[in-house]
Amino acid sequence: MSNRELRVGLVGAGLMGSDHATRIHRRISGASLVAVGDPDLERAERAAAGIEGCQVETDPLKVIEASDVDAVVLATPGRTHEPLLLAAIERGIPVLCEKPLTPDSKSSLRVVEAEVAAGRRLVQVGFMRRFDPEYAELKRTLHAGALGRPLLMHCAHRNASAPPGFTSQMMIFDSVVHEFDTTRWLLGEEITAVSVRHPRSTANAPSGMTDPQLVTIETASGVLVTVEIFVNCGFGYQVRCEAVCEGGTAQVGGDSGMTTHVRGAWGGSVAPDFRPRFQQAFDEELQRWADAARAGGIDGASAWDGCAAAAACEAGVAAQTSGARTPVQLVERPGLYA
Ligand SMILES: NC(=O)c1ccc[n+]([C@@H]2O[C@H](COP(=O)([O-])OP(=O)(O)OC[C@H]3O[C@@H](n4cnc5c(N)ncnc54)[C@H](O)[C@@H]3O)[C@@H](O)[C@H]2O)c1
Ligand SMILES: O[C@H]1[C@H](O)[C@@H](O)[C@H](O)[C@@H](O)[C@H]1O
Repeated sequence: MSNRELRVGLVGAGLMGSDHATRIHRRISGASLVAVGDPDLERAERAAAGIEGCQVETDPLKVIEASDVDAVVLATPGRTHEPLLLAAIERGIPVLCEKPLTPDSKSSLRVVEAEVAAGRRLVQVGFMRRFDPEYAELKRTLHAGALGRPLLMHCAHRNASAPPGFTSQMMIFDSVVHEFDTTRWLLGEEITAVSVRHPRSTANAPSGMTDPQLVTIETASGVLVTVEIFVNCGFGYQVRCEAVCEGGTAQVGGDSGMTTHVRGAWGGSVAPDFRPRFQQAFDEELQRWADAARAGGIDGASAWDGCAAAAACEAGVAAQTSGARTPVQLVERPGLYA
């Protein structure tokens, strides 16, 4: 397999899936898109348009089970991931699953158990910040040790507006799930407890949602991480993280790029959403996943990482309503992920 192109099937052709379709077809090497599955036929057809020989299905299982599909990219909503992941594991093919692995820890654990039973890592979770050059540099800097031990991290995660149907719980398991993963990945330790506080809400929040929310994450060694999650901030997409260490600080996600001076004002621009902000990270993620899949492995967050993030999300969702500091319940890490 390592000498020939990876034949990829895409399941879910919405915002993220169609972006990945273009990426597989045009921006990465060693892989081609051979099938797209979405219950919405028009979306599937649009994603496959112009790609010679790319078949279109309305039944996602037909893509996962197609004999000419070597690997799958899963870009359906998180609540639909479990059965699709289990089907890919059953068939023994690699799958890049968009975050979250699943929205709750019980279903995430079932995915981990299926992979453990299969005896090999097939699932990679699409935590793309791990491939962002700024985040990668922050990780290298923290691990090099010149700043001393990390004590605190301050994160801001802002979206211009939440899509219809987005709930308060999704602010945790669909959005803050990124900070749960980056915390574990940057610091190399588990999350032990989560608290959530609610400041005065923006009038732009739909009914039933208070927005923004302030999440506090505690880690095993006692680092505290604050996350402002604000999904209807109105002005654009902004993701920041500042690590405060014994000997200094390091920050990523600040304003950079071109600034202009025009009509008596100066300034730059803010990305409208995750696609331009993390394009380089997504490209790198897909390239490294495809290379690893051809070699029979994964190169990124594992199903275990997705499961640990889901356990933190579950504590976060409970903390949202109780107002209490909520410990994270995480099972022991299976040997497959040592
Ligand atoms: N990494 C990131 O920054 C990032 C950004 C956006 C979305 N995502 C993730 O990507 C996934 C998709 O999000 P989106 O914004 O593209 O959603 P979307 O609603 O735009 O698209 C989802 C698509 O999945 C299809 N679908 C629904 N159920 C299905 C099923 N059972 N089988 C096959 N297709 C099904 C829908 O018809 C739709 O076309 C989610 O897991 C989301 O969290 C990740
Ligand atoms: O699915 C999206 C995506 O993961 C974005 O990166 C995040 O900023 C949004 O909050 C989330 O809803």
